[in-house]
Amino acid sequence: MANHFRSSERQGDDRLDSTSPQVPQADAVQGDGSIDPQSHVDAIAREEAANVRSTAAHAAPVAQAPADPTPQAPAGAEPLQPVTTVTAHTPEDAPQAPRGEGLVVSQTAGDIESQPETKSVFAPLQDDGNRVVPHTGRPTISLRNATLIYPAQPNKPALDGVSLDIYPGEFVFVVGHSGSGKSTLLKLLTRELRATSGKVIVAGQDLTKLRDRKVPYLRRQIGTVYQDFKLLPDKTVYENVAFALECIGKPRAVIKVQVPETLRLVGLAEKMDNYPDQLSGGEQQRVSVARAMVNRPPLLVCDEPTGNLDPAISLGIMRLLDRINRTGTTVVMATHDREMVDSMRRRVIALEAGHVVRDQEKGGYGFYGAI
Ligand SMILES: Nc1ncnc2c1ncn2[C@@H]1O[C@H](COP(=O)(O)OP(=O)(O)OP(=O)(O)O)[C@@H](O)[C@H]1O
Repeated sequence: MANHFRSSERQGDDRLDSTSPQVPQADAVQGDGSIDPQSHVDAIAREEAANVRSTAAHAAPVAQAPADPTPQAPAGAEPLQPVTTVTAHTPEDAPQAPRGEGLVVSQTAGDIESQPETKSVFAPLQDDGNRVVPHTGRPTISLRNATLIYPAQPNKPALDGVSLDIYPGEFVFVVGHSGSGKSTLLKLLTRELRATSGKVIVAGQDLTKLRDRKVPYLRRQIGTVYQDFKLLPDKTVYENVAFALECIGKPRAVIKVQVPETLRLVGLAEKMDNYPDQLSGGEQQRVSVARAMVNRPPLLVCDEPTGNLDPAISLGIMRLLDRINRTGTTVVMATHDREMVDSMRRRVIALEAGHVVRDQEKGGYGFYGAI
């Protein structure tokens, strides 16, 4: 895909080598772009297992490898590279990752002690330097001249003629100043909003033509994670996640298997009977990620998922989303989190006043204010 640059945007330290050929670990993606549920669970479990081993080898005694009853990572898989694990006692203690050297884990001691089985979820994120998904086959998302005009602002489109393609297994950051149109773009993908003109195709369906009664079926294909978690306060962790499956009519037997499995993957198996107000912000966001992924959707749409979290906890959430992405789930995330974008070096789409002004593989954040 062509990169779009406008002279108005400063590139800063975004420029980098993007020559390494890449293959995503997307062994759970099926021919039609959907996720095979069992492969998806297996793939995350394999990622977990591979990472437990690498973390244990380099961070003992914080993380001990099991005797190795674990399955081997599949051919072509990308077990995470070992990096230094740092344990911080408060988020303030957490060391900052030096620019350009990837992220250093900064996890509170309390979290590690209370969640011993989940260390692999919080193992270091790093720029592995070679993750670019080939732009071939049918895109998961295709926008063609998509324009959205809010009735309250008829002369100022929130999105103006946006065209882009996002392919299965990509991890895409959407960045830009406040008001540039990021949330509006995400809302077009979930059909919270219908484009005023142009085409918005998600998972093969033209959402500009999709009948309202079919929208719930579309949403089964899309997990959503928001800044404010949106958990149901009177339901336990288990019930919050189970509710997502109940709403789409999953049998109780399936729910009983899938919910604990997903909570284990996000490191909350021990807290499934807690209520949201008994959890930290990071734990609440992990519940919300569990809820988003429990149905193994092929697409995760995240609107500032770390916006309410301190840097140490944000890292855990990003770690989790990165891990989910590596099993084949396409992730599109609007964010103001400069450090994260600069560290992960995934595809970056930058918006300015409703226009795409940059579309860059392995991009950096650029120069946008948070407010
Ligand atoms: N419901 C609405 N009615 C009218 N205008 C709106 C509405 N929602 C958003 N807008 C306008 O549309 C434009 C894009 O808003 P949007 O929320 O998509 O921006 P954003 O990039 O997500 O901002 P932020 O980073 O602050 O979340 C802004 O000018 C905003 O004022």
